[in-house]
Amino acid sequence: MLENEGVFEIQPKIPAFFKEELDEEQYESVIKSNGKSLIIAGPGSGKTRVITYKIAYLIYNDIKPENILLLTFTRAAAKQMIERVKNVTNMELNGMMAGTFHHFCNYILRVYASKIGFNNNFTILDSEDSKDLMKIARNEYCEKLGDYAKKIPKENVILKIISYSSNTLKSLRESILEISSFLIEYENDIEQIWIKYQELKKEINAMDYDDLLINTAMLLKSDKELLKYISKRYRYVLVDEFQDTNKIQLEIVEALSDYHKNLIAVGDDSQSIYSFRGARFENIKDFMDEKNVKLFKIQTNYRSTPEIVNLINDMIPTSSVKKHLNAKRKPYLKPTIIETFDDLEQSEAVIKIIDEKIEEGIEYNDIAILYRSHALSMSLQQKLDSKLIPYKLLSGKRFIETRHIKDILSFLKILYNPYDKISWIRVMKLFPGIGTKTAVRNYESIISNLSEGINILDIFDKLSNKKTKDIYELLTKIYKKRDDKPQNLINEIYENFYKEYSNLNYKNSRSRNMDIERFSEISSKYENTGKFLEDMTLSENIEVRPSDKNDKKDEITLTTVHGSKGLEWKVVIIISANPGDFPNGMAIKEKNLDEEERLFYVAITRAKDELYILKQTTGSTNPYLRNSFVFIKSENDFIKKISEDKVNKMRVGYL
Ligand SMILES: Nc1ncnc2c1ncn2[C@@H]1O[C@H](COP(=O)(O)OP(=O)(O)OP(=O)(O)O)[C@@H](O)[C@H]1O
Repeated sequence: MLENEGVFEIQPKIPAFFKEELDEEQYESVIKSNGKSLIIAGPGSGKTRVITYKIAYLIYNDIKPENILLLTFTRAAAKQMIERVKNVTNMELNGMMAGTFHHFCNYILRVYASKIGFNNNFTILDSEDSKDLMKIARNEYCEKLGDYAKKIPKENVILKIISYSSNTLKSLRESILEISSFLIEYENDIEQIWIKYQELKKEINAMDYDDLLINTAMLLKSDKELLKYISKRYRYVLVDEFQDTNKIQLEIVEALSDYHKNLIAVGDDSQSIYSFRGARFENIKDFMDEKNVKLFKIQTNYRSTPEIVNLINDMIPTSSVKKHLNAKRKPYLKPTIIETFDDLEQSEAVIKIIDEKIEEGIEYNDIAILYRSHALSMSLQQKLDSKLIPYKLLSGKRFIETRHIKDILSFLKILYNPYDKISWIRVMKLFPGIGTKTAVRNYESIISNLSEGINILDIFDKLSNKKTKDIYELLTKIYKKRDDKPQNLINEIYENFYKEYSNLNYKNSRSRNMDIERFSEISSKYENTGKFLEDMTLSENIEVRPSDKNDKKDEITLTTVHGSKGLEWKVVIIISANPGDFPNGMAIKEKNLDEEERLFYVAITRAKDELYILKQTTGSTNPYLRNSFVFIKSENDFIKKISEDKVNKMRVGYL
């Protein structure tokens, strides 16, 4: 197949079933998008279907899978799309690159890290590790500053600022002014600590999540040969959830499509909800304004009832690209707004809805409760507990960031990258009588011995004394097996040490031990520790339920709106839609309501059949803790913006 700047020169091959499977707008976007194209997809309009068919279309037109790059927001989304393409085309997609930006960047850096002063076996720091390392950087900087040091922002605050700066490509000064202006007097301190943090990462051969993006962008920018080589490979670059990309990600995709100039971005500007992480919803608008960009819109909503779609059209965020969704489904029920006095009554009302739905034959799995922040769900959680209603929290701590799993991972990390200071310290401190000081001293001895070329087993032997004997004995045992499958290593660590440690140290050791056993089971799919570590650190969420019990538990989902992105349920219940709760009080104060509108939009668009929105007449979930008066009087009540005819209204409780 000949190609000239993305346009097929001879008649493209289009399988007949494309016309049956796609609506007109979807069909146009699949067939005609090439060169630089932007597909604006309304909620529930079949974004996944369009990307799937676009890839299938490319394959049918003889573009090889290895010449296509698909970047998605989560790993699960990439997997799902690949599976669907396989189903549509009946072909294997060997060699096709599909994953998140972080995955892709990791893939590049594993080959080219040495060009920027790292070894290819660098460790990826997860957010907890980054915090630990930043703490070390901060302590080193603060050492001689006396009392002043106490005032310097803590490690997590510094991390938030520098991460914002990295992702938005804004200067440190600008970043502080935008997200924490009251800290501007510490600009120099933050800068110095940042420099230290960078040095430490180099020393221990580690990169944090942001580095994966920044270093890749830097590589592509600074090495023209490499840029040509890599971008020549990707004849088509497809980006999903384009509204949540940030400046650096935009730079990366522009670079990757530099050679063939086929960049196809799909997204919904109205659903951009990650500005706090540097996402630029303007990426869509800027892209639209570029010359020669083809624009497509898909606006038929297949997910929700016409009554819900009516409400969605009413609530399109103010600063969105113009759009109007068309409903496809049969009429059903209008969304319901329920007013209660306070959050206790709210919980009662939610339980009542749930009971009714279960009575009607709906499963718990089909029900979700959404809120702006986790704290708003606390009293409801208690109520669900007391009524024995099964539920799961979606946006809790990541499995691999729980203490016990991180401990096990740290053992593996030091086997893989012996310079990984954070993991060394973590491992050593698990042993009785070892504190940070001893751990650091041991780490330093190990590193200096390594630099003299001494074999690591001899180093363990040399450093072993009364206090550290147990550590080095265990490390020797597992080091000798370091080329085994990661599962063998995990079992070794668990059986020889961690099981006992867990039993002695955790109240809930039983469930933690089960987690570790599950973790070992997950690792059984891997032959190689390096690959296993990469996948674990880069996966958003790991299903921790044992795979042999393939009983999908029937339980309600509780999640923040952020956690609900891309998901859908038959019944969606949004709680605490009060000014101050949702929209969030801080956003009201800072007059930063655009993103709150988009969050509300994401929330209502998750519902397929029934939508309930609850609010309190007191104006805020907890009327006694907040100055609700200000909020009631404010203009920031989402409910007030909804036209009366679009919803049913109810008041329940003692009103
Ligand atoms: N042409 C079509 N005909 C019938 N059903 C369709 C069509 N296109 C999409 N759908 C269905 O619409 C539903 C929503 O599609 P999808 O999950 O891809 O939405 P989305 O655009 O990713 O939504 P969001 O951005 O809101 O998460 C799916 O169940 C999908 O099968």
